[in-house]
Amino acid sequence: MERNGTAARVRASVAVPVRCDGRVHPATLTTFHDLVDGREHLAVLLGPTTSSVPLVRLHSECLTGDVFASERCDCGAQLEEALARITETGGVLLYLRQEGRGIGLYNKLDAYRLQGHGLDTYAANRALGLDEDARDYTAAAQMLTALGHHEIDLLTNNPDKRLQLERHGIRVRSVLPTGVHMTAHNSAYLKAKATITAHTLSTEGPQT
Ligand SMILES: Nc1nc2c(ncn2[C@@H]2O[C@H](COP(=O)(O)OP(=O)(O)OP(=O)(O)O)[C@@H](O)[C@H]2O)c(=O)[nH]1
Ligand SMILES: [Zn+2]
Repeated sequence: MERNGTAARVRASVAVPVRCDGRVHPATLTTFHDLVDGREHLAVLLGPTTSSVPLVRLHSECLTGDVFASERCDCGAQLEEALARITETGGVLLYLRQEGRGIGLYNKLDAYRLQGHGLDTYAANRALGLDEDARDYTAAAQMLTALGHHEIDLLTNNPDKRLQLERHGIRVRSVLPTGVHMTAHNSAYLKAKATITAHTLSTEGPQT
């Protein structure tokens, strides 16, 4: 697949039951050869396979939110929401090893400390000499192509995900917003996403 630089291949798939919305659902975990960044990204295939256009979520790893249910961000709630919606509709969650928007866990925690001194989430990255958002979705496009998905519906509020996927030859039929998962601890973070990086989330409107 030239437009993605290199072609990736499915390495292996394994069936795993996952708990979601209080019930257990069958899922398939798929691994890959030759992903462009050499990271161990994972595809989680869920729900019915009847639709030719799958619902896809690109989820960037967030150890604090995904595993420890940190309320500093919306990642844990978004992960749960995405798994539930994909289970219903049929599609794929790509679990991308892009902790801290690609700067890594330790750097993210350093950025949190700076945010404690008044910097927003993007300024804190810059103050550390790092990109505001270091994520590249080439590997995600490679994974979708290896799975045979050239056209998708994309679950996101982040316009950069659509742009990057389309640049790599994935047709995005529609973009579906995620819910707004606001807590007492993440409102400044969500507002920064909406105002600084044009995430299409309304921090005034209905919240979930
Ligand atoms: N550097 C940094 N990364 C963060 C911070 N809070 C969350 N993250 C990371 O941000 C990533 C999630 O990105 P978000 O900006 O929440 O959302 P998004 O993926 O851009 O957009 P959506 O698809 O709409 O969810 C995960 O990798 C988190 O670890 C922070 O304060 N600093
Ligand atoms: Zn998070």
